[in-house]
Order: sequence, then C-alpha cells, then structure tokens
Amino acid sequence: MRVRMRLFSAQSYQHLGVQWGKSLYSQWMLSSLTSNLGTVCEMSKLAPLQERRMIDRFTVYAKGGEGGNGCCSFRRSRTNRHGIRDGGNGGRGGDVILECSRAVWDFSGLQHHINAKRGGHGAPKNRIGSRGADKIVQVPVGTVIHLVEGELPSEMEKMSPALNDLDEIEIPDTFDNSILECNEEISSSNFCMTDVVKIEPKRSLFKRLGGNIGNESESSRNLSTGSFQQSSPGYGGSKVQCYEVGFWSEGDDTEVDGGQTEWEDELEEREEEPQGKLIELKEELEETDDGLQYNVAELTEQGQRMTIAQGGRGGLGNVCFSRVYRKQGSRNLPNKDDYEDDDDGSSLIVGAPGSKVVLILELKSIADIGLVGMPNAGKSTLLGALSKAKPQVGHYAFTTLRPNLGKLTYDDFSVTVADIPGLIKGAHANRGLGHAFLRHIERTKVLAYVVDLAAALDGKKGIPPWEQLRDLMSELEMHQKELTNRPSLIVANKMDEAGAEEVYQELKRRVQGVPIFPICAVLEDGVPELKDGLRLLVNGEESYKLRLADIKVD
Ligand SMILES: Nc1nc2c(ncn2[C@@H]2O[C@H](COP(=O)(O)OP(=O)(O)OP(=O)(O)O)[C@@H](O)[C@H]2O)c(=O)[nH]1
Repeated sequence: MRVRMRLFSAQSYQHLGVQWGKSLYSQWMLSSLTSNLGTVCEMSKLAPLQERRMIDRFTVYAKGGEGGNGCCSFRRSRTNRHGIRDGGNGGRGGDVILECSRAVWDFSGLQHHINAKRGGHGAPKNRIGSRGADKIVQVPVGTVIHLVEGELPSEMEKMSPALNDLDEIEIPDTFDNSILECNEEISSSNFCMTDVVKIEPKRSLFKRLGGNIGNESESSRNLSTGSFQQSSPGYGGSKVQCYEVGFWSEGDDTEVDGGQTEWEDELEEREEEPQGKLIELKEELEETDDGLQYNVAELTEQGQRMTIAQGGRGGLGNVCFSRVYRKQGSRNLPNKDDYEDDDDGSSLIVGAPGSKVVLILELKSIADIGLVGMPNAGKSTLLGALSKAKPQVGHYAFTTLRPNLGKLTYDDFSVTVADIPGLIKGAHANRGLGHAFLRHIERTKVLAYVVDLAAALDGKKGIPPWEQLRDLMSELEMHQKELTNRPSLIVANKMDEAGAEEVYQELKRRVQGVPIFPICAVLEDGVPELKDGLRLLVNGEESYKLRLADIKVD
C-alpha cells in the first residue's frame, strides 16, 4: 500500500505539477511517520517495575556549566569622546545537583553524562549574562556517593538553590565576594554536609590584578564594599545610559581603630562565627591507593540536595577595570587587547569552565526492618500481609528481583519494612542474585529471618529451617562482619502445610536466644503477634540477637 502511494506521488510530480506532488509526498511522509511512531512507542513501553532489574550502582560524569564571557564595551557620547566602560559581567554556569527523592527507586532514570548549562555572556549597558540553568537529578533515598575523580564542592543544601538566584559575580562592579572558597578545613572532606559553609573571599583574583593596582588589601577593601549607582542623564537630545562605578569612592575606605577598615573587621567576625553548623559524616572518609574515596557523602532524607559539580564563574565585563586604569594614571583608554590576557595566560574576561567530577552512586535502601530468607520462603507474601505493599508473589525462586519497601503502621507510629530478594548459599560470592542486594541489609535496624517450614517436607529437596538459618547468617557475615549483630527474630512461615507443626517444634528445640513466630503469611495467621514482636525490637524494648552458635545443625 505504502509502495503504491509512493509511486503515485512520484508520478504526480511529473504530471500534476510540483506543488501538488510536494503536498502529497509530504502527506505520505507524515502518515508513514505516525504509523511508525505508534510501533516505536509500543516498543519503548517499559516493563513493569517488578520485572526490571534494579540498577543500584551507577557511574556519573558530571560537569558544571561554563561561565559566560564578560563584555568589553564603551558608551561614548558627544561630551565624552573617550567613552565610559559599560561591559557587563558574564553569568555563572549552572551547577549539577543531586536531589534525594522518594519518587525514584533506583538509578535507572539517570544518564551517565550530566552537564549543566553555561552562563550567558555579558552585554553592553552593564547587562550581566544570565545564570546557566542548574541540572537537578533525582536520586533515591539512601544514595551513597563514592568519589572517583575531581573534587566535590563540599556543600549540601536542604533548600532550593533557586532562592539565592543572583550571584554577586553577576552584579557588575563586584567580584570579590562572588568568588567563594570553602576553607581548607572543609575541603579536606572530613565534613561534607553543611547547611552553610564557612567562606572566605578569594584574593587570588586581585593578585592577578596586583601589578596594576598595587596594595592588595586596598584593592580588596575597595572592591568588596562597592556600591552601585545608576543615573540616566540626557545628552544632546539623545538619552544616554550612564553608569558610575561607586565603589571607588573614598568614603568606603574609612579606617577604624587599629588601622583596620570596617570591612576587615566584618571579615574577621565572619571568620570567627561560621553561619552554618557542620554535620559530621557518620562514616569516616577512607582513601585508598587508587585514589577512590569511599562514602564521601550520603543522601538519606527526602529533599536533601548536594551540588556535585559547580558552574564556572562568569568573565568580568570591562566596567570592573575602571580602577585599574585610573590608578595607573593612564590617559589612554584601554581597549580589549590591553587586558584580555594577563600574566599567566588566562583571561579574566573569559568565563571559567565548570568543575568536573566522576562519581559512583550506590544505593543502600533505608528500612527499619529487613526480611531476609531463602528464595520462596514467603517474604513477599509476608510484606503484603504486614503492609499495604503489593509485591509480586510467585511459586518459583527469585520472583523478587529488587528490594521492595512497605510501611508497617501501628496506632502511634510506622516503620519501613524491606523485602530483600532471596539469598542462597554462596550469595556473598555473587551466586543467585548475589551480593548485589546484601548491601541493602546494611542499614536495617532489625532483621527478621523468614524460614520455610515446608521446604524439606513430603520428600521435597529443600533445606530444613535450621540449616536455612545457618546459611543465611553465614552469608550475611561473609558479606560484612557483624552484619548479623543486630536485634532479630525468626518468622516460621507456611504453618498451614501438613507436617509444619512438627518442624516448628523441632526448630524451637534447635534454635535458642530469639523469639520464633509461627505464621501463615497467605492467611495472615499469626501476623498480629509478629507485628507486636517487631515493634518491641524496633523500639529497643527487647534486643534479642541470633548467633550462629545458638543454632544446632546435624
Ligand atoms: N502454603 C503456603 N504457601 C505460602 C505461604 N506464604 C507464601 N506462600 C507461597 O510461597 C511461594 C513463594 O512466595 P513469595 O512470597 O514469592 O516468596 P519469596 O520469599 O518472596 O520468594 P523470592 O521472590 O524468590 O525471594 C508462593 O507460591 C506463595 O504463595 C504460606 O503461608 N503458606
């Protein structure tokens, strides 16, 4: 059909004129496109969440946006033939920000290369370039960050960075306060999460101008106390926008007792009292030989944000150079070439590149209670009985491909329960679904070992419950030492099966030290008692711990 239409449209080009033929051809193109689009859309439909493998480890290459270039421009009028510098600063590049969200479960929605937008260029009439748009990427709650390459800007915010929307560098005439630098204590990375980091103005930029302006402190003082005035007088009938750079006024240099200026006093105060409190990371930074830094930061609360790559500062517009040339006593006005390249070859007018960083993101689910058991023990069925979660249940092993979370609600509080995919012997060596999911157990407060009472009944080749327990515990211990050293209980499931009662009695005889709750997850028998038992452990009222030595195996 399509082929015939195509032939017809080709003929129409010859006989019926180009215009008509064109429209027919475009119609054919459109119809074939829309029909193909339907197929593509169907193909791209994602499999249900449960059937997808969880992506809980992900490498990210992040790059902050470049700063926009400063502008070199002179506003000349009939009365001022030299002109007034009015080139605005370039805008700052956007940041790459990770945001912790409950709306995402894993890293499957992420891209490996994340780049923020570059800042806009400055423009004449003191117009500053727009700030580059931030790139905000959502990551699941419980994301741990390992640093492979680069440096993190050591800043973690709970609030939206959009609130402090205009950077000081973007205000023409100021470029002192805009360049904030985390002091050495913080950037040494023992601390990572701060509400507001301690800041100090960077003077290197002034040093780069130092040859021209002489005394460094004077230049810093002047620049930081700068104010900005604007007036718009008319000249010769044409209205000329005229900007006066106010921060050079002598009044700003007033000295207070001890030869210090007000500005220096203010700076000292700022250094003494850092505004934000530093939140120490629970896990200490470990540095390995290959340079990979583990557990640099973690995002554990909804809405937490972390800037991983900062945008570069914008270049300076020529309005910022008034003082330099006035101090030199130069009568000749500078042109662009005079200051485009400074000593070290870099240029102040050109926006700085954004920072780059390579990270490995790792997800460690956060749940109060972890359901641990062999495949087919009934963990997902139990999660459904304890909470409103609806995990997939199947009569075959490894139905659960990813940890499922559910909320167990009591009258006065609620706790999170995680159903971890089934573990088998050798899981620590990546057998079955392997150790990929063992790390999700690391953060649980309480462990509930779910055993299948009917696994070895009626000639089935399954493992008796006490051996299930021994295997589970040794796998956890092999993954991480002391992982089993936390409050725990045993859930003896499938009590409805014939012969399960005897196995349960045998289990009680063989395992000591922790309570055993006989349940039938399908019928929800014994589930209320289990809820009460879990509550006692989560609250810390009881703290039974299962030990390998307490399990008797033949
Ligand atoms: N007779 C009986 N069968 C149960 C009970 N609980 C679960 N089952 C069955 O056991 C099978 C496995 O249940 P799941 O909840 O998928 O087990 P799981 O531990 O999550 O399995 P994996 O996803 O492989 O880790 C299903 O066929 C359930 O219907 C129970 O109390 N009694």
